[in-house]
Amino acid sequence: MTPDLLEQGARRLADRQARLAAPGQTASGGRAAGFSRLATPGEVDLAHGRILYLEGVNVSFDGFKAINDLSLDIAPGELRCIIGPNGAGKTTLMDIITGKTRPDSGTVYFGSTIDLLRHNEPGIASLGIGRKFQKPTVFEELTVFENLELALKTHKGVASSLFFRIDSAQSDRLAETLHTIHLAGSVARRAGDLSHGQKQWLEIGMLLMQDPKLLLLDEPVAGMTDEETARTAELFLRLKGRHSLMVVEHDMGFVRSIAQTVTVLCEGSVLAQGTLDQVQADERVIEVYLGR
Ligand SMILES: Nc1ncnc2c1ncn2[C@@H]1O[C@H](COP(=O)(O)OP(=O)(O)OP(=O)(O)O)[C@@H](O)[C@H]1O
Repeated sequence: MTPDLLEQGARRLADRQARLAAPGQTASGGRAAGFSRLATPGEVDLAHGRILYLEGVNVSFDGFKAINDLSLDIAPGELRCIIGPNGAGKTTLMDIITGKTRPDSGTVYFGSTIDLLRHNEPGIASLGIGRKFQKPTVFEELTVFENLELALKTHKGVASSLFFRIDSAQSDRLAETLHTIHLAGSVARRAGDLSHGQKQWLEIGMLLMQDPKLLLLDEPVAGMTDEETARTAELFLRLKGRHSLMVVEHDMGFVRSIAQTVTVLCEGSVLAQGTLDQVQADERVIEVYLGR
């Protein structure tokens, strides 16, 4: 795609945003359109108000219980923070959701109808669950634009990528994503020349090109400057609502700036849940953090 097309995409996006700015209008056709909508095969069924649902999940490694009767659910559009001491099971929880680790027992559902334990890792990714690991893994030799374009192609599959051409809806999404991840002014920059924070945003952008319903983010602000951390908080707050986010983070300042509900994991189970102030005042939470 050429910069011309990108500009056209940006213009279409601005037009669309102006149209949606009218009171009562939303991209889905307004509130009334939500009624009498039929479930479509392949869509996540959110009728029960949960995009992710785990119940009674157990995982042992050589007899050691890393996840212990864990139950947890996340609402559509929610931004959930997961905190907990080292070894609490936070990464293992993400590994279970993405199909990297199989639990010994328990239930893991995406929406009301998709049993994630029946799907493998690539299958789960294609259902709309994107994961960002701690270390950025962008293609350093490619430009910001090429990285995002590649993410679109990869999403389409190897065979179709041979004949891949970006259509206007995709160019709109690319322009919108560049704006969302604060990299609209760096389209032609080599990804390897970006700062650590910008690389993290680019990788989040690559996930967004695949239009995930649920995003899992593992320590997204580790190694970022204070300014990058603040801009990442802004980015996540913009993403919530349209996407559901599960953020594992040790940086409590960052958690405070984005959190609605915070879940505290300890020894593979939920120890406490509530606002950050509520969990920080919880004696059991204080004990596990200060007891180390
Ligand atoms: N593949 C594995 N084999 C053996 N033990 C494992 C394996 N993966 C995780 N564990 C153990 O399970 C427990 C939970 O680990 P996990 O990485 O999920 O914790 P965490 O909360 O993400 O910790 P951290 O904050 O340090 O990243 C730890 O005691 C860890 O050593």
